[in-house]
Amino acid sequence: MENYYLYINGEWTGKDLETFEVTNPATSEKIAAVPNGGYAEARKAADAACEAFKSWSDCSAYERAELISKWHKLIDENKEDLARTMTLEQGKPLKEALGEISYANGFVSWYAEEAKRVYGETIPAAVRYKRLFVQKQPVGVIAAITPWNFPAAMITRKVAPALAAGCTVVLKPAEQTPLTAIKLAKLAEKAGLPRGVLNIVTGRAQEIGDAWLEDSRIRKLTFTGSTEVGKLLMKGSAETVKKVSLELGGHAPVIVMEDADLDKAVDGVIASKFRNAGQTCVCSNRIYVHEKIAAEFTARLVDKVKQLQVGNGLEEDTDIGPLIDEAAISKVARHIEDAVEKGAKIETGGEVLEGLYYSPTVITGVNDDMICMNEETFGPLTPVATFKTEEEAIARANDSIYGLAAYVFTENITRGIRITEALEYGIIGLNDGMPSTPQVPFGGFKQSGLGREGGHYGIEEFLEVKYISLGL
Ligand SMILES: NC(=O)C1=CN([C@@H]2O[C@H](COP(=O)(O)OP(=O)(O)OC[C@H]3O[C@@H](n4cnc5c(N)ncnc54)[C@H](O)[C@@H]3O)[C@@H](O)[C@H]2O)C=CC1
Ligand SMILES: O=C(O)[C@H](O)CS(=O)(=O)O
Repeated sequence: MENYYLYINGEWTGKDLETFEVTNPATSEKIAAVPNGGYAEARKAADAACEAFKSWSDCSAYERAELISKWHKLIDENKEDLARTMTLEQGKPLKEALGEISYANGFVSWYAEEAKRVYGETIPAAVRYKRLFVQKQPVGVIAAITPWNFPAAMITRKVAPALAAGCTVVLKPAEQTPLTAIKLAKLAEKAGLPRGVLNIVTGRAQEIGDAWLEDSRIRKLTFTGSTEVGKLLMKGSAETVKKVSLELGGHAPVIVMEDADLDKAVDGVIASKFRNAGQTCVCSNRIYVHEKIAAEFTARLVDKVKQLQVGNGLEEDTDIGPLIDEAAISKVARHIEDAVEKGAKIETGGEVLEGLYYSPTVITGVNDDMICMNEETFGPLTPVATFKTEEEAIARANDSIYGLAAYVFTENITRGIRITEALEYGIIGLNDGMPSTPQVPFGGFKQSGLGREGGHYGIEEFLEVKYISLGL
C-alpha cells in the first residue's frame, strides 16, 4: 500500500501521528491510512505558507505560469493513476474520474495562462499634476477546505488560481478523499513548486479549520461543501476579516416546457442528475414538466434510467457507483419514503441495493410539500412534478434558499432567454445538462455561496486591488 503523509514546507511529514483510514465505498475495504493532523500541524502549515509568500509573490507571472504548466503536464501524464485513486476513494465510475481529472486539469492550464493577464489600469486625474494607477496584487496566504465529491477538481479550481495570482496555500481535503489531493501535491512538488507554497494537512477538520480561522496571517478562506459548514466558516472568518469564497449546496430545478425537444430534455436530466450518482451540487433535484407532455417525458426518462448500470466504478460498464457513506443512503431513502407517504409513485428504483449502492430512481405525482422538493438529496433520486404555466414553473423553481444551478428545456429561444433571465440562479443550462467547464464563472446566488470560481472571475478572488496616486 502507498504511504500518504502531510505536505508541510516541502516535507512529507506526520509519520509519528495517529492515522485515520480511507475506505473504498464500493467494497468497504480499507485502502489507506492517512495522518490524523490537527491544530499543531495546521499552524505549521500556515507558518510555511507565510514564509514562502514573499518569494513566491516576487516571482514574475511568467515564472509562476511556467511552474503551473509543468504541473499541468505531470497531471496529464499521471491521469490514469489519479483517476483510479479517485474511484477507489470516492466511488465514481472510472470514466467519470478520468473526466474529472481532465476537468480539474483544465483549471490548471487556464490559470497558468491567466497568471499573465492580471492587468491593472490608469485612471484620468482631475488635475494635471497627478497620475492615478490601479494595480492588482496577491491576497496573501489562503486556506482552502474541499469536499469529497470532486477530489481533484475542487482542489485545482482553488489552488491553480491562487498560485497563479501569487498566493500561497494551506489545504485541507475531505477526510473521505484525501489521496487524490496528496497525489496532486506530489506532482506539484515534482513540477518544482517551491517549499511552503502549497501545504496539505489531513485530519481533524474542526481543529484544522479553527487554527486557520483564528490566524490573522491567513487572509482568505475558500470553501466548497455544505451550506451549513460554509456558514460556520464564514462566521469564523469575521474575527480577522478574511475574504471568503463559498461554493455551497444547491437544489437545482429543471423546467421542461411543452415545446421542449423531449429527447434533449431526457438526456439533459440524466446527465445532470446521475453524474457522480447524484452527488454533485449542480445536480437536478426538482423536475418541473409541463402537464401536456409529462406522460411522454416520464416514459422516456424511466426507459433510459432503467438502462443505467449500477456497480463498482472500476468496472467498465458501470454508470452509477456507490454513494459515499451510510448517511447518504439514509438521506435518499428518507426522501423517497416521505414522498411516497405524501402521495408520490415510484416509477423505477426506490431500493437500497447491496452495500452503499442505491438504485437510480424516478418518482412522479410529486408536490412541493415533499422533503425532496425542499432539501438537497445528494443522491440518484429524480422527483417529477407537473405545472400548467411558465409563470408557475418560474415561481416554483425560484422558491428555494438555494441559487446555484437551474436547467430549462424549450425549443423557443425567446422563451428560453425570458425564463433564464427570470431564474435566480448563478448557473443555467438552457437545453444543456452539463454547463460546467473551466473557462466560465461557477457559483451561486442566495445560500449557495459567495464569489465565483473558474474563468477570469476565479483569479480575481485571490487578488487585492491597490490604488496608487502619483503627484508629479
Ligand atoms: N457548491 C459546490 O460547488 C459544492 C457544494 N457541495 C455541498 O457539500 C455537501 C456535500 O459535501 P460534504 O463534503 O459532505 O460537505 P461538508 O460541508 O460536510 O464538508 C466539506 C469540507 O468541509 C470540512 N469541514 C466540515 N466541517 C468543518 C468544520 N467545522 N471546520 C472546518 N472544516 C470542516 C470537511 O472535512 C470537508 O473537507 C452537499 O451539501 C453539497 O451540495 C459539495 C461540493 C461542491
Ligand atoms: O462540487 C460539485 O458538485 C462541482 O462543483 C460540480 S461541477 O463543477 O463538477 O459541475
